[in-house]
Amino acid sequence: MGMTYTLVLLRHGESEWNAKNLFTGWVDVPLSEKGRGEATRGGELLKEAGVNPDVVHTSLLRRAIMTANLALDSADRHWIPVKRSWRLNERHYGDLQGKDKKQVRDQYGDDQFMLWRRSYDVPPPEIELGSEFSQDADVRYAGEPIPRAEALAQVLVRALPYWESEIVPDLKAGKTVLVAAHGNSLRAIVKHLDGIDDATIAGLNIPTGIPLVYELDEDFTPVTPGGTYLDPAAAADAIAAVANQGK
Ligand SMILES: O=C(O)[C@@H](CO)OP(=O)(O)O
Repeated sequence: MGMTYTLVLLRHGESEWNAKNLFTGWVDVPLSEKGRGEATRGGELLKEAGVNPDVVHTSLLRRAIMTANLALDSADRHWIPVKRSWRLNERHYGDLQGKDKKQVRDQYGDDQFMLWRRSYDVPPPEIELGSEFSQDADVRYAGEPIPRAEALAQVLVRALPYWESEIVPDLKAGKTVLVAAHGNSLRAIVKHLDGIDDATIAGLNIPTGIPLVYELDEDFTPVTPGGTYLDPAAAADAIAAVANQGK
């Protein structure tokens, strides 16, 4: 086999709102103590596997930024260059941001809850500008076309230009690229890489803090479809936990 590219996707460790079962989206909540431990462990897994990132891309949210910092510190790769973009942010959860997942499920029913959480193209209701959990006045997004709610389809539309213009060139330069981001922004990248159809992507969940390594061929097709989790047993348990949230 010829040259392959190495991409590592890392969902942030558990956040305080993951622990409380609240819809988070663009709300900038910190990692929980457990989440910080997961991030550190993620870096150890990278080191043990001999996967050494040369550059890291993160969102503008502290749970992804802190996860990258902690993982790279424990991997002894804390010194590598970093690039950040709102285009890697979590899916904007609209008016659901700050709401309890179980309460929303009880109020709207299982079907609507799952459409909002996992359908490809049904966005949640839009957030009201100026409301408590809106980001419209946040200086980090000044001048950017930021959303008021997103379905996964819209995440792909805003994440793919960043993938093409910033991440692909790093991979083509032979760098091992770490992307530290979020459950739904990483689902968008995985959908693109693995060519997952709009219906099937609903069933795909990404666990917190476990590096997912993709070897990509010259055409950026995954050598192993779905990539490889560095701790497959822990990943399987954590995937089931994400799928069952709100129950
Ligand atoms: O609340 C969120 O922003 C996301 C990720 O934590 O949740 P879900 O898995 O329900 O899409």
